[in-house]
Formats: sequence, structure tokens, C-alpha cells
Amino acid sequence: MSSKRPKTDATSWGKSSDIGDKSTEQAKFANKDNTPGAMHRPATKFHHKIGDPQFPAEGNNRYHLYVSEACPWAHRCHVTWILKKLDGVVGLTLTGWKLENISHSPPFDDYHGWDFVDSGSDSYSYKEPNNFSHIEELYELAHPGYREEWESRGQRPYYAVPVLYDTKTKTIVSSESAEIIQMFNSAFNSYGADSSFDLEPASMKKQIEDMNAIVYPTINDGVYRCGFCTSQQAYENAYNSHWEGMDSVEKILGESRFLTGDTLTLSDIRLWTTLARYDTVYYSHFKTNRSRISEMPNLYRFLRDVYRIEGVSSTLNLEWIKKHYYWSQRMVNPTGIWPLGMPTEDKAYWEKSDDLPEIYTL
Ligand SMILES: N[C@@H](CCC(=O)N[C@@H](CS)C(=O)NCC(=O)O)C(=O)O
Repeated sequence: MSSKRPKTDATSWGKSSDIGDKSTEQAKFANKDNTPGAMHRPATKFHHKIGDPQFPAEGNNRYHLYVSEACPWAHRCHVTWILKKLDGVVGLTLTGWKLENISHSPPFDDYHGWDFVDSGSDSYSYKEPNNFSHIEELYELAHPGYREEWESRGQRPYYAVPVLYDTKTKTIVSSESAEIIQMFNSAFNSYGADSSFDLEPASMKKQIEDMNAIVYPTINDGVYRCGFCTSQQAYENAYNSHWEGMDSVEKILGESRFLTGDTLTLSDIRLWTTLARYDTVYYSHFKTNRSRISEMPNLYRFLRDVYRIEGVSSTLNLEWIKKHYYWSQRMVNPTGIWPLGMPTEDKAYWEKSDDLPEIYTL
């Protein structure tokens, strides 16, 4: 137990001052609601870039991606890794689905983050290169004293996935999904990635940023603002803002196939990984329950449209997603019981295609 740990009765995740480096997207779209009990996502720690002097672009698995199939932020990276054909270029480890002993209240001694015990779904067997048992060990290797830094502020250590790790310098390049997917899109094109398509064309940067400005705060982080808050007022604020965002995206997708037109971009991948979890998890577990995705015609069409792109469905592990949220997040669901009978467990939910355009090829 840390001797420096201050006494705190904090019960919510993060503080409004935890936005870290002000230039990050997360800081730009941080939750502005200072109602007691509002959820504030802490800043991730590592923001280096492939191309920085100590992290030159290189293939042959010098760099290694850690993702949990449960996590929507990590899932963005996994989808981009698949679409850019980075297998053999950037290594991959899938963690298990459990986050054991996660809590918003101290003590945090038994919290070690994602485990590698039951690593990977059946279709993958990518080994953790350091033989670690938990991701805590990776964070401590990259930044000795990482746990202590958080605990000395009275906070749970934030062992976030995704992580892009450098096997050569044994440190973390980035722990921020928005930045990792941009690197995957462009940094490895001369090292084996599929360079024939661009998920962030320069001519569309502004439209992509405009979409992210809606999707990040109201939808990607918005569902967590609904689910992780600890007061009625904070929940109602988060819920209203979330549905404002959902309604505007439903409208946008009524006018174009993807968020910025006819071309799939990183914005679509960012939206998709939240929608893919929605009817299984967020609707009930996070109380976002005004409508299911299957009741929003354009969002539902988009969800199934992207699901059909080659490779995408292989990244969706609904069983682990369900177990992870309902079992791990005891501060939301104290019994840890996961529900049965989810409509998303029926293949027809994903494969209904009468209202879909032809399959999108990259
Ligand atoms: N801003 C981060 C968010 C990542 C994040 O919060 N991941 C969660 C899982 S959904 C996590 O790993 N949490 C572990 C923890 O809280 O210690 C990103 O986009 O990469």
C-alpha cells in the first residue's frame, strides 16, 4: 500500500482537471459538465508519434499493438490494423476480457489492469512478447513509478488500452487510439501496409474533424458519461447531450452512406465501434435507453454496412464485450451478472441486408 496515498472519498472517475496535454483531442472535447458526479475521462500518458527520431517507421513487428476486444477505443485500432493489412508489419496482442477489481474508490492495490491469461479469441494467437501477466507490467516498464503517480493523487492507475509499444526501446509510443489510428493509416505505407487506400485523405481532413467533434464527446465518450456518472443530474445532462449527438448523426447518415460522404474514413471507424456495442451494452448497462440502434434506421443501416466490409466482422467479439462490461464494471453492476437473450446474439441482427447498398470495397 502506498504511504503517499492521500485520503480521498472520490467515487467518480477522473477529475475535470485531468485533461493533461491541452493539444490532444481528448482535452479539446473534454466533458465541460462540472456537476458533481459527472464523468471525466483521465488523459492518457503517451503521445509520441511514429516518425519521431526515437520511433522511426519500421515494419517486421518492431512495434506492437495491445488491444482488448472488449474496449471500443482499442477496437478502432484493431479495425484499422486489419483494414490497412498490418499483420506482419505491426505485432498484435489481444488481452483477456476481464478488468478485475476495477473501482472508482480506493484502495487500488488489487487493480492490475487487463490480463493476458486468457488472451485472444479463437481466431488469433498473438503472444504477449514480454511474458507479462497484466498490462500494469508494460506501463511500469515504459514508465517506472506509473502506479505511484496515480495513487499519490488518490486515483486509480489508468492502465488504458490501446497501447502501441516499441519492442526495440521497450517503451510505449502511444496510448491514445485517435493518434494510433492516424499512424496506422499513414506511417507504415512503405513498410508493408496496404497503401492503396487512405482513411484520412488530406482533402477531407476538415470534414473528418467536424464529425469527430460531434462523435467523440456525445457518442464515443458520451455513452461513458451516461454510464460512469454518479449523480442523477450528471446522468440527465449526459443523456441529453448523448441523444442530441445521436440524432444529428442519424440525420447525417440519412443523407450519405458514410459520415463524410461516399468514402469510408477514420471517423466512420470511430463511430462504428461504439455502435457495435450499443444494443448489447450501452442501451441497458449505461442507461442510454431512449432507442436501440435497431430502431434508428440510418444508424442501423450504417452499422450493418460497415460490418460487411471485408475483415471488420472478424474483430467483433460480442461475447467478450458483454462479459467485460457487465462483469468487470462492478461500480455500475455490482452483481457482475451479464444478461442473456440479447438481440445482437442473433446473426440476423447483423446480416439483415435488404436496405443495404452493394458491399463497399476498399
Ligand atoms: N482516450 C483513450 C481511452 C482508452 C480507455 O479508456 N480504455 C479503457 C477501456 S474501454 C481502459 O483500458 N481502461 C483501463 C483502466 O481504466 O485502467 C483512447 O482513446 O485510447
